[in-house]
Amino acid sequence: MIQFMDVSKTYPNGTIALSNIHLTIEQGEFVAVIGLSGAGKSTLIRCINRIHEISQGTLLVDNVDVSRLKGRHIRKFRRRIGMIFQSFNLVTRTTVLNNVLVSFVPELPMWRKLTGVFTKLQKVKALEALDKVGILDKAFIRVDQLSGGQQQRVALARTLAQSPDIILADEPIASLDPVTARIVMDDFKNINRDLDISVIMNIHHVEIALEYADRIIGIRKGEVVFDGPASMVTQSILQEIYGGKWEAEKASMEEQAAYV
Ligand SMILES: Nc1ncnc2c1ncn2[C@@H]1O[C@H](COP(=O)(O)OP(=O)(O)OP(=O)(O)O)[C@@H](O)[C@H]1O
Repeated sequence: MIQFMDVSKTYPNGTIALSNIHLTIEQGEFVAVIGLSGAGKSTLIRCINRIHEISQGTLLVDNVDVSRLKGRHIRKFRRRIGMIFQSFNLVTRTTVLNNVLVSFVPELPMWRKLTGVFTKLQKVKALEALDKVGILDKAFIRVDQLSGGQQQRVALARTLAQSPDIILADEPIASLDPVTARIVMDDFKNINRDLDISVIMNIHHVEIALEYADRIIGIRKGEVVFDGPASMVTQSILQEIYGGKWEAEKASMEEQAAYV
């Protein structure tokens, strides 16, 4: 369970990115965070695994106060939280399998780190993770020979191999075409449902957010202006989240969808 208790975040330059956030996210939820560019979506997600430090309030993950973690405790804590980025963050000049095996590096003793020797069990786990996202057949192919969608699935497999409780996804489909975006979203949905892994995703595509997520959190200027089931999101709620800019956002999304 993730709990934001009166959490605020002000960046050193004085920008207030989050103001007095109160949220509880139960284990196994699929949450989409939506809002205009600059609303605070990335900041919200990145405070959970402490890429960003909160400035005020308390943030608990399974009753652990995230701000108090130090040293090896923070590294251990981060192992339970997978992170997926828009840009995949893969080593493209090596194989898919090697990229997934990287997730085990923090667990290896020093001699194995230096020699790059992974155990049989780790290799099996990596291959299972690739199977889960439907690209087992690509295991021995170099990453730079894969499409963007396939690369994002490698990133997802790498995260899965670390057996996380939570996956944070920061714009995971932003650089994918609409058809590929749906394939990747299907993977997120399957992982969430079958493995009971919480998914908290920051996403610009409202239509896809409403289709896949169970819960929508709408952020505007650092504040939560909507929090409820995707089925309750109406046009007027979207107006509230996006302000007067909703019509323009909608038009740009429709334009993107027309490329399919
Ligand atoms: N490292 C930083 N230093 C200073 N200000 C920042 C920093 N990162 C983000 N901000 C500011 O904090 C606010 C929230 O940014 P954030 O990236 O969380 O928004 P976002 O909703 O994720 O936007 P986008 O959809 O464009 O990624 C913005 O005003 C942004 O300019």
